[in-house]
Amino acid sequence: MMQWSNISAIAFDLDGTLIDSVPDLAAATNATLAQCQYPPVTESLVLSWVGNGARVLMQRALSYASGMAENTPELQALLEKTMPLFMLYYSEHLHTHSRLYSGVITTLQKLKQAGFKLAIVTNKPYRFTLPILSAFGLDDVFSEVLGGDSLAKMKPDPMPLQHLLGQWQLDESQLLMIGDSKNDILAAKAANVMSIGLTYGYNYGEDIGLSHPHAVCENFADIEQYLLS
Ligand SMILES: O=C(O)COP(=O)(O)O
Ligand SMILES: [Mg+2]
Repeated sequence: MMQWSNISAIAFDLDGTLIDSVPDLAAATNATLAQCQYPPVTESLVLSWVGNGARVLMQRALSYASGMAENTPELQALLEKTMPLFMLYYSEHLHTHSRLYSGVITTLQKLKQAGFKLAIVTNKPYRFTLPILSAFGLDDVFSEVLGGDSLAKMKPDPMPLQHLLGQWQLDESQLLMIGDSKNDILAAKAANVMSIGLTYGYNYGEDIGLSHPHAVCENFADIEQYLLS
């Protein structure tokens, strides 16, 4: 039975949930576009492209800048050539302009203190995830960290959540996914676990409520009402 009191472990999305990372993702995108002689794009456009990992972000950016459709061989060839530039630039500027959303540290600490097992399940490449967590003082908070390339499939596939269920020997009713994107809610539904959608992050400009999570919160601290009482 799905109820809040059963929850003993929580999987958190990273981008748009714990940290506002779009300023650094936009800088890396624009540095890469500049190398191809394309003009820069706005942060709000980049925001609308985030959610399916670094490669899909650059695929969307290159398609926009070049006018080529995403699935053409020409665009794929350009993507192959430019991805290393994006990865290098971003790896060197992971947290120059990014910031934690308000309430994140305090609420995470309360949840950890209350005994919840906490994990990161992000579509961001794994190699970027640990340094970012560390830069924001979050390295001791999570006992599992899964990146978009940690397993064969990323969200919205249920694989990362199913991996956690197996790793922690949990029943589906014990795990909660919290995120800002429909990919988080779709992954939770496919894994048959509960979910909370946050309204302040990146969801392709769509209302997260349309994905029907079990609850919708406007602030990170608002998740406490379901978990701590
Ligand atoms: O990197 C992305 O595209 C999204 O990352 P997230 O899964 O942490 O929101
Ligand atoms: Mg997100």
